[in-house]
Amino acid sequence: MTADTPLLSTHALVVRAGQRTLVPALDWQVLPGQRWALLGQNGCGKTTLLRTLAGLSAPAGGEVRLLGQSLAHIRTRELATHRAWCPQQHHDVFAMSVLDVVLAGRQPYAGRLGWLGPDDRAIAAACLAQCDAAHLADQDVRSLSGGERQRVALAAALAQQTPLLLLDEPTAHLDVNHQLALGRLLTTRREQAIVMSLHDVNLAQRCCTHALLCLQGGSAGGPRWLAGALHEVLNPAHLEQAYACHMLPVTLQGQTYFVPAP
Ligand SMILES: Nc1ncnc2c1ncn2[C@@H]1O[C@H](COP(=O)(O)OP(=O)(O)OP(=O)(O)O)[C@@H](O)[C@H]1O
Repeated sequence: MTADTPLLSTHALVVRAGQRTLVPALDWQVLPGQRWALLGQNGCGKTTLLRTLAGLSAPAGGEVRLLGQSLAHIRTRELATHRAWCPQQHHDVFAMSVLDVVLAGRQPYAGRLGWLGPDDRAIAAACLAQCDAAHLADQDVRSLSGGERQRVALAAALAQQTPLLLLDEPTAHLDVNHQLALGRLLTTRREQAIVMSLHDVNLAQRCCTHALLCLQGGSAGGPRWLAGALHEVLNPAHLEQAYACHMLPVTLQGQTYFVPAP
């Protein structure tokens, strides 16, 4: 690996679901410090692509590399020190305190007997505080509201302290104040790269540096993924091609936002 090796890269990556090709052949790179918004209409394949990038689903073709190494050759424990994965849904079956859920994010660093130390507890507590969830530490995770559970899941992903964060709709269930707080928190994590699926184009405008947008009507009528700096990708023409919806740019205090045309 050299200094300019991307943190994450895809090479002619093909992703399929059943008979459908969601990602035809994606060549793409993510560098440290970049924050990518994964955008596109419902069912276009954002979650499936993220799961493939996380190593949870095998590609139908091509390759994903993490720190220059093929995902297929990275062991699970090592993978957990390279990338954190925060899914869209959380299924809590057993009684567990919120703090223990976040401490699970420290397991890749546990000693041979699986024990975690005071440093791990301090990191978990700090991540809970960053996600405005410190007051929930002793609560049974099964009793949390949707937004509280989402913030705890984000804290667990942050506690993993990986160079890459993969977040599937991290603002789902969050009220507007917590959405903005999350956006601000993610922009402070300059040493990490972040790839997150979002439905809110304007949140992407606020907190991302780059976008990967799924356009409809590519070659042979299939999808085409457009990658680049945010200002290159997010414009009314591309958004219409992605969402079949006309969006108007509006500038407020020097920042451009997109609103659906009346
Ligand atoms: N095993 C499967 N067989 C057939 N189709 C599948 C299978 N798994 C997923 N799909 C389809 O693949 C598509 C992509 O799903 P995915 O969850 O990745 O979309 P998404 O872009 O994240 O959507 P949303 O914005 O609604 O969360 C969907 O149309 C889904 O129905």
